[in-house]
Amino acid sequence: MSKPAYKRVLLKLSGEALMGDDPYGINRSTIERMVADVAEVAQLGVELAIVIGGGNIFRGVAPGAQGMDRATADYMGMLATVMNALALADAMRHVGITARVMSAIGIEQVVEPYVRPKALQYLEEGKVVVFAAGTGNPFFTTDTAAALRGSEISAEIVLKATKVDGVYTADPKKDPNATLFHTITFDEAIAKHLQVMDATAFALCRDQKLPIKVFSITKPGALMRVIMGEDEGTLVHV
Ligand SMILES: Nc1ncnc2c1ncn2[C@@H]1O[C@H](COP(=O)(O)OP(=O)(O)O)[C@@H](O)[C@H]1O
Ligand SMILES: O=c1ccn([C@@H]2O[C@H](COP(=O)(O)OP(=O)(O)O)[C@@H](O)[C@H]2O)c(=O)[nH]1
Repeated sequence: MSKPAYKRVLLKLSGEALMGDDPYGINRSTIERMVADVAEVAQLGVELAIVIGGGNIFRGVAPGAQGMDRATADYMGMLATVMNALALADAMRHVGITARVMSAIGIEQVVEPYVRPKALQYLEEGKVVVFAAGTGNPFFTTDTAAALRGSEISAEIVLKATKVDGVYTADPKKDPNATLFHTITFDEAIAKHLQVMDATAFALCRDQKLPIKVFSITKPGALMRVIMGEDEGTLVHV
């Protein structure tokens, strides 16, 4: 059997991907399917760190957050990612994977704080590390948290698992004529204002020479193909 293309990866899971077809929240069968995909990769011996988003929960409370102070709303968003991280780690435990959740904001009774050497130790021990609470700062996104943590743990690549199957010339949900890029440079993605990831995340990965692979989380087997270095999604590179 061929070998995985990577030894250590940072997987960014969009919070909204956890909703499945529900309007918000966590869809049980969706999270179980995702965890099954993750388990397959972990069983190959690939060191796996995950940054989870919060859009699925925050979307549910967003109407009440209207007119709210931006920083306060962002802290609510970060807390939403903590809930997702706990759900994800619990679902992993059910299939026999040891996961550790580390939070960027202090919430010690619930999850341990992010301590970089500790995260590296867990990865070396073969545990899956779930980074919660994004970067710990308002005005950032979990995509930027993925770029930051990916750089900190010296991941070989950031795998952005999302609702679309790659980077398009325009948002494929809005423009039916949008076409898929096989590869694209960071500078091109930033210059073209492609919204699939925010410019802060792109710029951080560019400066750290950390490539990103954008692929679909709903497409069966896509994560495994990405891990095996097969043709899947879009590679964003320097
Ligand atoms: N040029 C583009 N190529 C691909 N997707 C794009 C592009 N522009 C905007 N998008 C949108 O970006 C989304 C992916 O971002 P993601 O972070 O997973 O979603 P969100 O954070 O909004 O939950 C897709 O749902 C897609 O509709
Ligand atoms: O470093 C961070 C990461 C996240 N957030 C907040 O948490 C929310 C959820 O994260 P995100 O939208 O990136 O999740 P996803 O779209 O992947 O579900 C964001 O809208 C922000 O309000 C933040 O303030 N700082």
